[in-house]
Order: sequence, then structure tokens, then C-alpha cells
Amino acid sequence: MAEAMIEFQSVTKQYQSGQAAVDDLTMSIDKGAITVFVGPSGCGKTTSLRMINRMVEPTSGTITVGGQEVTSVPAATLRRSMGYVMQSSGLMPHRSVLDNIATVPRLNGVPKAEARKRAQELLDVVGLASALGKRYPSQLSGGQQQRVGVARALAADPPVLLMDEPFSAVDPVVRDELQQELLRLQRDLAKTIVFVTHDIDEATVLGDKVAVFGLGGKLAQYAAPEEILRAPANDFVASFVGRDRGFRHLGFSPSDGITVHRARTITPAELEHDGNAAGEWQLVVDDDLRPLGWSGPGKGPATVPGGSLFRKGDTLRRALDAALSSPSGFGVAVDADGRVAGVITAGEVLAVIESDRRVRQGVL
Ligand SMILES: Nc1ncnc2c1ncn2[C@@H]1O[C@H](COP(=O)(O)OP(=O)(O)OP(=O)(O)O)[C@@H](O)[C@H]1O
Repeated sequence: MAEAMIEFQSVTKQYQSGQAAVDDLTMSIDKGAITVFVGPSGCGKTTSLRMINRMVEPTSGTITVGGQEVTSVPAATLRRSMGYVMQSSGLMPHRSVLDNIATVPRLNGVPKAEARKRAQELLDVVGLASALGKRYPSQLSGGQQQRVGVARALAADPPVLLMDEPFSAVDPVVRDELQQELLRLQRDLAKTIVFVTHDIDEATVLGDKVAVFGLGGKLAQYAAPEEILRAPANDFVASFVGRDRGFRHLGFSPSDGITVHRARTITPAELEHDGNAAGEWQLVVDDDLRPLGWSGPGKGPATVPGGSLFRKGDTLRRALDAALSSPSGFGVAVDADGRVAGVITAGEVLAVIESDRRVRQGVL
């Protein structure tokens, strides 16, 4: 079993009379893993996060971090010992990017030159060009500001990182990049990360475990993301994870069971010379067998753009998407070098899904 880093024991927060913001929360957060708090607006995610570093004090119950009760540590010391990233990057506008990143180490007494050197290294860690260090926050894009926010939170090398909707103010493409960067960073850093979002897709992409909060600040389900998609604990969780959950769950199923078959291929030169005389879809490939697109039956020399590709080891979701997005109806599998390994239809992917299901249920 994973080692616990943060423990909530019967924690309740009541701001004023009436409904609690967080209601009797008991949960254990694994060390070195990403735990995501997800749920609709107002269900107590941020309040729960902020109680970890005492930005908010519980009305009752206890929270321990690394075995130590948080109330036994002065709030300012505790806050400095954890990285904190929020939605608006929270950077100080009149300080350079480097000085922003160096803030906590400086407060902890690290000499200026050393703190700046570390800040410079961190720019690289979060994927920013070192020249950006001299700029002011307003001279950066939203995505770059969030990266600086992450660098600043990492500056003192804290074991715990608290992240409150850090990527929700950027556009979907940048958001996707930031999520992938965080996962890459986490592979090296293995921090204990608590991440708040209201987006179930973000939660399932990032979380080793996902805590779904319900209205009234109650924990509705706490489990691995694939379990939440496969077996929501109640109607509230089922409706929160949404109608596509069956499809999204395919994102956790390996495509090992898939057998691809040979595609009929044609090179651009052959196509130019003879057109598509075969009367069926042909995959247009270069001399190294890399896919270039499709040639439709009776469509002359034109090449139609292909759909998404999938590789060995990808999930069933990617395999199915490859088939569904392909103009020919054949999803293209490529090897590690990007060469065509074969094709598969959506019907064949569905047959694998169905047979996996029957095996799981012990029918076969
Ligand atoms: N400082 C405060 N004073 C009074 N009530 C508060 C305060 N902060 C939060 N609340 C209330 O506590 C409840 C939980 O708020 P919280 O911000 O933790 O929810 P959340 O799930 O993070 O929501 P969101 O996704 O909208 O940020 C809400 O009803 C909110 O109005």
C-alpha cells in the first residue's frame, strides 16, 4: 500500500451557520502521487486544499502532513514549506520573472545569487527560454505565466505542491501542453501533488487518484480515475463524470488485443502515373512506408488527409479514434519509427472491446 503523506481526519469547515463548506472529510493522500480534487463549483475543493497549508483553519477535525499535525507548525512556516500554484499565476507584477521564482528561497535566507541561479535552472525545468527570466510577468503569455508559477512553487524544492485550478485560465491547446509538462515533471520529481479542478477530463488525465466532491462539501468517491469512470459510486458521480464516461474509460484500456492487418498501399508516384485504379481505398505512403493520406476509389491522383494514428501500446480509445477519424474507415497503426504497421476498422476495435468485457465478466 502507498505511504500516506497528508491525512484528513473528520475535517469540517463551517464558514457561517448553515451548510458546511467541507463536511466530515476523512481521506489519506499518497506520498509521491498526484491526487486530484474535482467537483462542481462550491463543493469545498479549494477550502479543503487551503486547510492543508492553513490558509483556512478547520472548524473541527485534524490534518497531518508527514505525520505532523499542521496546527503544530506556525502558519507562515507551513505555507513556505509547500509549493502553491493558483489560477491567476499570482506573480508579483513589479518583479522580474527570476525574482518571482526566487521569492521563497530568499525568504528562507538563501543568498540572492544562489537563489537566482536556481531560478534560472528552474526556467529550463518548466520549459521556458532563459531570456524570459528578465521580463516582467505582464510581458508573458498566460501559459508562460503559469509555467513561472509552477517554477516558483518548485523553487524551495518542497515535498508537497498544492495546485488550485492552475491551468483553467489558458486555452485548451496550452492547457493540454501544461498537463503533459506536469506529468513529465512529476516522473522526475515525484512530489506529493494535490490538484484542484472542476474538469473531470483534467482530473482523469492527471490524477493517480481522484476525489470527487459533492454538494454540501461531502466526499462522494475517492478512487483511481479508471475506477471512477468504470464504476461511479452513485448517481451524482455518474452524472458528474458525464455521458462520455464509457468512451473515456477506453483511454485506460490497452490495445494489446488488437491485431492489425495489411493495408493496400500506393506511392504518390504510382498514384500520379496510374491514378487509383484499384476501385478501393489505398493508403498513400512515402518510400519509407510513412503514411501520407488516403486515395479514394475512382478519385484520380488526389490524396485525402488521413485520420489520427495509433501505436503499439496506445489505448483502445486511440485505436478507435484512428478508425473513426480515417476517411477510409481504416485506422492506421504505425511502429515506433512512424512506419505503417497495419490497419484496423472500428468494428474490429469494438469486437476487441466486447471480448475484453466478456473475459472480465468471466463469460469466456
Ligand atoms: N471565505 C469564505 N467565507 C464564507 N464562505 C466561503 C468562503 N470561502 C468559501 N466559502 C463557501 O464555501 C463553499 C465551498 O467553497 P470552495 O471555494 O471551497 O468551493 P470550490 O469547490 O473550490 O468551488 P469553485 O470550484 O467555485 O472554486 C462555498 O459555498 C463557498 O461559498
